[in-house]
Amino acid sequence: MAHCDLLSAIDGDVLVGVVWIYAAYTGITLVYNAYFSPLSGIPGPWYAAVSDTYILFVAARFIQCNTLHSLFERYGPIVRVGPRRVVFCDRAAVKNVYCTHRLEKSPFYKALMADDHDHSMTSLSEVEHNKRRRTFASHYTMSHISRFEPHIKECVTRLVEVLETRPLGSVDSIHTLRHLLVDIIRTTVFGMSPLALNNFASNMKDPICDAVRDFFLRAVLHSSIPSLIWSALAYLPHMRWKGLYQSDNVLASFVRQRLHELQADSSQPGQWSSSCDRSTPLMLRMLAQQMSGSKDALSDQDIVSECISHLVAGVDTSAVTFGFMLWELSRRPDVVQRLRDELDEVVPDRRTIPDHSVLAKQPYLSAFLNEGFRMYGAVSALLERVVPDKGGGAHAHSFDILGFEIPPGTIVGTQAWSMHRDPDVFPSPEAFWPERWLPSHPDDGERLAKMSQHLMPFGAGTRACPGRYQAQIVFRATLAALVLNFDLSADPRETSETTMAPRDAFMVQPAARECRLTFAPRPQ
Ligand code: HEM
Repeated sequence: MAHCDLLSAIDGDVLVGVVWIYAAYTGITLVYNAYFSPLSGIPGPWYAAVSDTYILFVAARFIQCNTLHSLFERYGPIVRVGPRRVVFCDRAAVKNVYCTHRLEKSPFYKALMADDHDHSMTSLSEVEHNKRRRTFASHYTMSHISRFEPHIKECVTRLVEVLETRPLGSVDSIHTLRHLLVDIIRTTVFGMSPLALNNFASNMKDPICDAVRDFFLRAVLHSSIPSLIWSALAYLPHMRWKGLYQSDNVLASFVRQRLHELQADSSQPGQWSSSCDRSTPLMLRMLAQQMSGSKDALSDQDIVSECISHLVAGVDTSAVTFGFMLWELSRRPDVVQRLRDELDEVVPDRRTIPDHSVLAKQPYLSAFLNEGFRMYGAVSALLERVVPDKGGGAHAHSFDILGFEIPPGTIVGTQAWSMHRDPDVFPSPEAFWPERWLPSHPDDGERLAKMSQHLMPFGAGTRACPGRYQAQIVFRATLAALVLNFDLSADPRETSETTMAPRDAFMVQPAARECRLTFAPRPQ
């Protein structure tokens, strides 16, 4: 008995001791983070500096990009938002981090793995990334991607037909555009015929569109929920949840099946090895690299994960950005009129979409797109990078941002959302004003150049978006076709400032996760 009492007394003392040690350790860490860390000179809220809980809390409420933006407004162009996390909003720092030093990506990107495998976006190191990027860089050059222009125009023409023949009433413009973009990527990446817009026209669900829509949210949830709980969540009996949970599998099965079809198609291999100078879909290009024994060739599994990533990176980014632009058109008759005045000059027939070479020369159309990318470029995420050890080579000296020395291991990053809202570069940044991109007097070059240097909806440096030329072709053709053929309007009970308020999880989305608009055929 006395023995048991002694044990429980010891157990009690040990427990109290452990609690004390833990409390002391936490207290010392908090004090160190707040006052003695090499980052303590960087401005920012004290509660963000002491623990990562603050930034996690903000991210969990899907309000990270606006919250960080208000911190920039309050503290200036560099802010400490975690014990080892610093954000900045400065053009020179962007060049330094993404272009000159090309810092490695942070482990956050691993959340975006596809089919549980890496792809270019989730490859953290430069070396690993360079190898991947070489397999698709030539596919996305303007000269190669513009060979798909006839296919892109066919898809946009089909979109116009589908919208014309629908019963009048509102549609979710973002989901509608998703179908257009899936069809375009079916052609450019997979060499398949369009299908999604036909499904949309027949009111049938398109499983690829739904899976693409859910991919990013699933990725963010998957990475923040412990694996045991995540596995248990597979059994939740809720249709919408099941769709979201399985989105990665749906995409993987689709892409794997296409790979097998192409591999089984015995008429193709001869063509593959010589076809890379024509308009070759990306997957065929990758198979041709395999066949030719190229040292950069990807394995089958790597082709699958890479192609999934191009599908998800290309569809929702474009659909959401464009959806926000359409929302602006629905409430800005002055902007619609200017676009029509310009386009009517060069478009003899509204049903015929002009070539990209013609559309790219229209100043107001380009100004509109620049303004749309500025305000609504959908990748709002912090483009996180890690400050390397002071080893040898390029990083032998200490790393510096805006005069603050940043120690190795610190996560640093910027968000285009704030770069695009710097009032010194973009006066009245919350106003959608395409005219700001047009010269207002002959010596306006410096102002315009400064705005262009700050515009980074497609990221910066070696990891910047390879799909930006494709996006330019698609956006110009779609904008011209929709403005020429439809009057857009929004019912304020369905679509308003409140439903369109930005919420973000890697990508920005309207709060309602949709943008309902009416596309009424434009009177002749
Ligand atoms: C409005 C449309 C688009 C926006 C706003 C956008 C934005 C971005 C951004 C900001 C990045 C860099 C992310 C980082 O640094 O971590 C990126 C990467 C990427 N984007 Fe896009 N993108 C768009 C369209 C597309 C299209 C159409 C495609 C392809 C069909 C595409 C494919 C990719 C890929 C594969 C990457 C990863 C590149 C790499 O890591 O080497 N994107 N995109």
